[in-house]
Amino acid sequence: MKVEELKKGLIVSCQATSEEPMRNSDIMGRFAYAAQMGGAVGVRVNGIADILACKQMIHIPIIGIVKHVYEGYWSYITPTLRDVENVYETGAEIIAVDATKLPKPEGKTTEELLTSIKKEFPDVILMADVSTLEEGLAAVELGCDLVSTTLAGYTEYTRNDADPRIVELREPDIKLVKDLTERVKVPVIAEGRYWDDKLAIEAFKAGAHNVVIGAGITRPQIITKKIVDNIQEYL
Ligand SMILES: CC(=O)N[C@H](C=O)[C@@H](O)[C@H](O)[C@H](O)COP(=O)(O)O
Repeated sequence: MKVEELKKGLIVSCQATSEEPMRNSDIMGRFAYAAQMGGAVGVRVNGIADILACKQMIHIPIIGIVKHVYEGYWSYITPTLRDVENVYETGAEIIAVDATKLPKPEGKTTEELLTSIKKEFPDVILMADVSTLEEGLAAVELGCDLVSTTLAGYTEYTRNDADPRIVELREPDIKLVKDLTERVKVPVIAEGRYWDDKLAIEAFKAGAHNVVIGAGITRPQIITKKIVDNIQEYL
């Protein structure tokens, strides 16, 4: 696949951690199938087994990641060359990696990781998960094909009052989408705390090429809790 072939539109993130009720590769495959049926242009999937299960069910592109925590390091989204290789072997069309400025396992810098990925896997479509404009600009400079706001609001320097734009962590960072689209030529993906069509529309108005929705579609316990919380005062 070529990056130009990624259609504009909705991408559904189909992920569940080991504590979640939907934790099952077959269920992730079925979420992906439902996403495709509903008109999504891609899915985002974590872990080799889940990616392979989704591959069986759909023909739209898969953004593959592995969430891998290494002791002493914050970066956990496909943070090493080995992790990239594992995702690459699944045939996922796009691979997303942590492209924040934070150090990577084995003492690598972000620049070293991104450069080595492009060297070892020249045909990979590489998506940079970032938390700030500076990180996005640096990632594109290093050859990333797509840039996503995935980690905005999650790194320690975007979580606190140092960034007054993020008033409340449950809001998506639409300003970052706008800033990135004004500065980079690659497609910008809006991801992180987009719950519904209203928020997605805001991101497209800001110039996003795609919006990724995860919890709002594939984490039913969170959707249920949100509704339960909102109706409390009327009970
Ligand atoms: C921060 C982090 O680790 N984000 C992860 C990235 O793959 C996923 O847990 C999110 O569900 C995904 O980004 C979609 O976001 P949301 O579920 O908010 O729509």
